[in-house]
Amino acid sequence: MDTIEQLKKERKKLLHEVEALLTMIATPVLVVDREGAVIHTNTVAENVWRRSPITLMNKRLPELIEPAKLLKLVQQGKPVKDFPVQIIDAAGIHHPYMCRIHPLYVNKHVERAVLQFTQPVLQQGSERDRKYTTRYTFSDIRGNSPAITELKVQAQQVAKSDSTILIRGESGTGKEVLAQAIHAASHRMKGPFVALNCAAIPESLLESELFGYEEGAFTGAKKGGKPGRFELARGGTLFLDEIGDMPLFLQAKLLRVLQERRVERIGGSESIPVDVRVIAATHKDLEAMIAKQQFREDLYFRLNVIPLYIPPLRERKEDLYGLVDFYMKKFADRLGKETKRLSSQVWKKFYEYHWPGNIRELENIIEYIVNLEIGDLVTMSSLPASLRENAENENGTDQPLSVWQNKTTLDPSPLKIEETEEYLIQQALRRFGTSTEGKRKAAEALGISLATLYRRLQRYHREKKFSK
Ligand SMILES: Nc1ncnc2c1ncn2[C@@H]1O[C@H](COP(=O)(O)OP(=O)(O)OP(=O)(O)O)[C@@H](O)[C@H]1O
Repeated sequence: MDTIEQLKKERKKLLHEVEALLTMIATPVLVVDREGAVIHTNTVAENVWRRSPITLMNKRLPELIEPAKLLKLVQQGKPVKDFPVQIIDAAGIHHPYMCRIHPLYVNKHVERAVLQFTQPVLQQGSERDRKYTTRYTFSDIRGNSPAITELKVQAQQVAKSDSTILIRGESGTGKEVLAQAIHAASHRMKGPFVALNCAAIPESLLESELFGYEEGAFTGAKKGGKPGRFELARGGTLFLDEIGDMPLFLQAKLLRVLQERRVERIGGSESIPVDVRVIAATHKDLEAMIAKQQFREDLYFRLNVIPLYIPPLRERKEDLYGLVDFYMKKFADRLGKETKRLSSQVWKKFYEYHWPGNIRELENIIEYIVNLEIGDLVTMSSLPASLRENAENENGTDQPLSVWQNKTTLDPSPLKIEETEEYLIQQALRRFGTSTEGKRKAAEALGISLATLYRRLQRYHREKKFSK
């Protein structure tokens, strides 16, 4: 009895060890019996097949992988290296992989096999993949404001699916950055991220850019034809920027491709299956365009399966401090210069300004400042004229800041860190309220603990700056 218990314990320990080892392997792994039934999997395999471990373990090889010959190879018990297969995920999408079979023998009989899958080398290093890679992940999306935090959580969730996404937001808010981050967090991360700006390409060329063409399709068509962006994005993500600028006749064609998941090159007769996730983006008011019959309503519904909205910078000024700090360090580093401090007046302008160009504008201004400023203090005179003029003409779309309002003269000394903190805390409390729950949310949005928020409030209270 004791020995049986002991054996059971040993077996359990061994199982845990096997599971731990499998999770540490960065490629999909399946352990199968000689009938091809799955016995163990690892997390990467679950992600690639997009199935839970239980579902995977209820399947046999022919349901999960093509060609069926793989099972024969397992049963023959020959070690195999680099056998090309297609992994079939839960949605029926095929992913090319190379399979390595490591047979396991008991008394000279094949009992089981460990199958390891790697991405085909050709695809990994192909020109297409090098050209169409992403630069951004979710960690590159700066900002702790509630709006951005919520957006990131939402986007991370939808990254896992293949549904079409429509990103809305003003120019420069980071629509492409978000689209790239979604791709990089999706199961398509190893596939290409192909972007097409519908506003930047002349109407006459847009169709062939999107769908490609066959040789001789029109005068000037390249020999051998050319694949369109849909084809180039196969196995990956197609980012259609400025979708609101797509002409109506192409909207109809795009709708068809999205419905049928197949494209036909211009001048071609073959219909090519395209396994592509589409993310579209626009700063335009598509609903108003639909009302004016400038945008097809059916395409709108097809695209707007998952709507994501990036608020403009002026609506999340809590993010300004972190963004300035980030870009200051980035450009100082890149240009081999020291980071600069902003005077209180400059901070005031930054918080009051309505940032029509959003983060792109802020990024450009900081680059300008780091380039031109000689001293380490940035004063009003160091700002680009456009910002100074704009700021002077502003009626102020935001509430005036009491911290600065209370001052009769603005002192050009650098804004003290306490003042900036105080401003951010005020803003956050204005937004969430001063109840305990409000304070908790404010602390979370500011990225500080509740205890720190209380300590700061006590300090401001002592200084009679907060009216409570
Ligand atoms: N949250 C963010 N954190 C850091 N940088 C950001 C963020 N959002 C945007 N950026 C930066 O702002 C710039 C503009 O971003 P992006 O091109 O994605 O904007 P967009 O909304 O697609 O603009 P457009 O509509 O004009 O194409 C980029 O240089 C990007 O690095």
